[in-house]
Amino acid sequence: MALIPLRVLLDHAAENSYGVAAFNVNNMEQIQSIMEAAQETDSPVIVQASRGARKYSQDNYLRHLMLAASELYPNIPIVMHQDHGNSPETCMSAIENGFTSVMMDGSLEADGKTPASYEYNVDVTKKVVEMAHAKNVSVEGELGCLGSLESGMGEAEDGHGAEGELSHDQLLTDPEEAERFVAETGVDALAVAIGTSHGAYKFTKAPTGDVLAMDRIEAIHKRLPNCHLVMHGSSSVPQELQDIINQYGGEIKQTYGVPVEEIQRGIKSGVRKINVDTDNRMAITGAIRKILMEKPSEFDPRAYLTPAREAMKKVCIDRMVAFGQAGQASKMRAANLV
Ligand SMILES: O=C(CO)COP(=O)(O)O
Ligand SMILES: O=C[C@H](O)COP(=O)(O)O
Ligand SMILES: [Zn+2]
Ligand SMILES: [Zn+2]
Repeated sequence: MALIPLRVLLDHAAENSYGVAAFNVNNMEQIQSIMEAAQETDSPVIVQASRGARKYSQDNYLRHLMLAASELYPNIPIVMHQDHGNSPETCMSAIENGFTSVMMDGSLEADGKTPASYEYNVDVTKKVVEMAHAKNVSVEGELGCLGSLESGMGEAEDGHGAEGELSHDQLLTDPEEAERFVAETGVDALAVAIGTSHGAYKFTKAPTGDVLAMDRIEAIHKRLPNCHLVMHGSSSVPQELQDIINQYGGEIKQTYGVPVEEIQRGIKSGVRKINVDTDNRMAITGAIRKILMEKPSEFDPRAYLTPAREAMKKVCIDRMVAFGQAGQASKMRAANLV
């Protein structure tokens, strides 16, 4: 099946009240994990690549890997999405490389670090919507900066994200502004800031409503009942994945992620796309550490990449079931959407 635009998938998700995980990829094994999980659970999927991922994997490899995925799994609707595009140029080059959806993250300036003005954000996002829609490609925008309501800091941890201290106003998307932003830009989906951040270190204890503002999602959904909302930084950072890494020589400090039940609450209030990268990274790392510690004489990459692929696949299946996308691929086909 040819890749489909994000909008088609999220419209179906809204009509049928489910959410869709958007998993980040950098290589063949990660794409294989997602596709096997999709096949086993009959799930439509969103595969996304950051700018760093595109640089690491190279656009030509990535394009052909996605083509292979669509050939191998003709029954699975697949969206190929640019994660955190920093400029219209980045989004355009993604479109030229076969992506069916792009994120123009105009909440930050093109350096990916400096919080941008509302006007700048509208300007670049609108530009991307115009050129993307002309090519049947969907657009995700972002309003508000990801970062911690616990520390008040932006999240430059993994090279993308606001640097330094941010005000509460910057860390929480304003519902009234969100309504204006969607009307002015015409985005297909909107990423909102509610206290989540990328990476493993999101919360120092199990999050409560003051640091993970799910009520903000509900307030935004009230104003924008027909807009597809996106949650970034939504790995759950399960204890067992922290433990396995540490058991086999890793050093992950105790940390807490976004509980799956909170995401399920969000899905009831318009959240349709849920970004998950860290959990898969941790699953892969734990599996590789285990093999290399247990079998120090091993040096065939397949010996550790096969269990790594399995470990990521398990995370993907868990999220696909929890978010409700499992079982929806055949329904999309039955509805002639793909
Ligand atoms: O938001 C993400 C990618 O855009 C990923 O978030 P995590 O780091 O929580 O997996
Ligand atoms: O934006 C965050 C995603 O987890 C991708 O991370 P990355 O930029 O290190 O590829
Ligand atoms: Zn962002
Ligand atoms: Zn993100």
